[in-house]
Amino acid sequence: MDKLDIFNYFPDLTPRQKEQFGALDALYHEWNAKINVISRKDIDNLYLHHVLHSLAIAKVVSFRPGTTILDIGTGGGFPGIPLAIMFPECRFRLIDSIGKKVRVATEVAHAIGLDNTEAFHRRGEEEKDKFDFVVSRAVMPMPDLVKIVRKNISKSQHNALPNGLIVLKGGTLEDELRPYAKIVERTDISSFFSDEWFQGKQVIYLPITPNK
Ligand SMILES: C[S@@+](CC[C@H](N)C(=O)[O-])C[C@H]1O[C@@H](n2cnc3c(N)ncnc32)[C@H](O)[C@@H]1O
Repeated sequence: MDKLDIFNYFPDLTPRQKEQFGALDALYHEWNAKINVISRKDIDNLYLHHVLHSLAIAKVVSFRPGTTILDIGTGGGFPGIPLAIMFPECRFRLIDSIGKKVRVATEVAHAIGLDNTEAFHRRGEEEKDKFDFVVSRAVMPMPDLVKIVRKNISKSQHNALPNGLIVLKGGTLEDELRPYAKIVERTDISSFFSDEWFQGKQVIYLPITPNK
């Protein structure tokens, strides 16, 4: 797959967004050769396994302008960077506990002129600010994530979807989602992206009641 499939799945992209998505290939190849954020075997699947996978969140929620989003454990910028391109009027903070990975996210965001994105070397446990949503991919089991992010969910609501956590996950999730069985919403990514790689992968949304 190449970037053109992304343009087909999201037909309303502006020329600037297309240019930004298009630039990711060379930038991630360049930075991944210096600092490994994507397995070397997988870097040629950048658009399918990393960019489009991140954008599954954009098929589940269309963040209103002004929405603030924290990406915990962003690594080299997933899902934060593709989402920041997709929602230029929202503000994104990308954090990771490994500084050199944050450097890749920072450099890529800078190179494509993403002015709605900041990236910090920081553990989720240390993040003090509040956001409308927290997003994450491949970082930790849901109960651990919920414990860490409850302090970061803002009370004020800007979207039809109540503030909360939106996570990309695959595999058997019954055990880790059992505590939230009554409120969790699970969407099969294969219901909107046809590639076989998305079979069994889901977008998990959990509304979170903020700390008092
Ligand atoms: C498997 S990588 C996934 C990176 C990225 N989300 C992606 O999907 O490509 C997991 C990342 O989570 C980060 N991480 C793990 N625990 C963390 C924590 N408590 N706070 C911030 N980052 C954390 C790790 O440093 C690592 O970069």
